[in-house]
Amino acid sequence: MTLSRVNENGLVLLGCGKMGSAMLQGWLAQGLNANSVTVIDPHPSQWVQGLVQQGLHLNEPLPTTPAICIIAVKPQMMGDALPALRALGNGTTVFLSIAAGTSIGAFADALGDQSPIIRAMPNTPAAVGQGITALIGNAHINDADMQMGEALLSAVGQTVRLASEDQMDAVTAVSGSGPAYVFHLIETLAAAGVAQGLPKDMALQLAKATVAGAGALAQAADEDPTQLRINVTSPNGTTAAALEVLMNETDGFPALLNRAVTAAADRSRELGKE
Ligand SMILES: NC(=O)c1ccc[n+]([C@@H]2O[C@H](COP(=O)([O-])OP(=O)(O)OC[C@H]3O[C@@H](n4cnc5c(N)ncnc54)[C@H](OP(=O)(O)O)[C@@H]3O)[C@@H](O)[C@H]2O)c1
Ligand code: PRO
Repeated sequence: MTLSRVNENGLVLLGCGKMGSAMLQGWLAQGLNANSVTVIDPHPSQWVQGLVQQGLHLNEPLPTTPAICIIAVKPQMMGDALPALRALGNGTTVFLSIAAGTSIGAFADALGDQSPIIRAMPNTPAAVGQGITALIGNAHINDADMQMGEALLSAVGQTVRLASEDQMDAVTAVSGSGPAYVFHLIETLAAAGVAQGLPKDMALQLAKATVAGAGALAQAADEDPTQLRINVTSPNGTTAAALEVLMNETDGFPALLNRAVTAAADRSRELGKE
């Protein structure tokens, strides 16, 4: 990937918690120079503090015109955090926010209405290079800016471009929050295995490997997930017995997941108004 503009002009990372760290780890592995990075975070982790030895700038004054400034603080912290970035607004520095809910319009209000701004929604599998990020830019983002944002995000997984910012609430509810649903599936599948008499460690190993393997197969196979499900299901067999419960129209997976995703999308819309 092309990181030359970022290496030459610098990257500012505001907020280096779970998502900020996951992405920074991926970028450094892909050739971003630590001495091109300025991290602003009031309580940096041991890992980030360790990167100072490699030249990373931690809580130092901002460079004058960094190529890109990544905003990775909680939506509720924006009011406190954004004033520190105002000097970079209305110029060539691209702002890239990964915050749930906060709109491009809110960033333009805080940073300057001529600022190039990308809004993105990654997810935590970025920590192992298997994330997926949806992104969209405002009218001040040119092709080169978008390619730079996309190059950074594709260092930690797949990327998709959105046609409209409205889609971001649904993306947040499906892939942003989605890893938590899958981790809960692992937890509950393992617990159900324990209830059927398996030792806890073995049940967790079986559940993790099943979810990881099914995910890998869903990505690699030519068949769609419906066909892959059918491939597991012998007529009148064990899977059919389980799917009769899970695919129940009133209280099965479809109704349950639809309610969960709707709640997440609604919360994303609310965060945009807070
Ligand atoms: N986690 C996810 O799965 C995920 C996925 C997609 C998008 N996001 C978005 O990513 C953003 C960060 O989420 P996260 O889960 O990484 O949260 P997090 O772990 O809490 O990270 C946020 C970091 O920002 C720091 N911070 C607080 N105030 C700051 C300020 N004024 N200036 C600079 N840094 C400040 C926090 O420090 P303290 O801890 O000391 O307050 C923390 O280290 C959120 O907007 C969230 O919507 C998260
Ligand atoms: N984590 C953030 C939240 O729970 C945004 C998507 C995943 O709000």
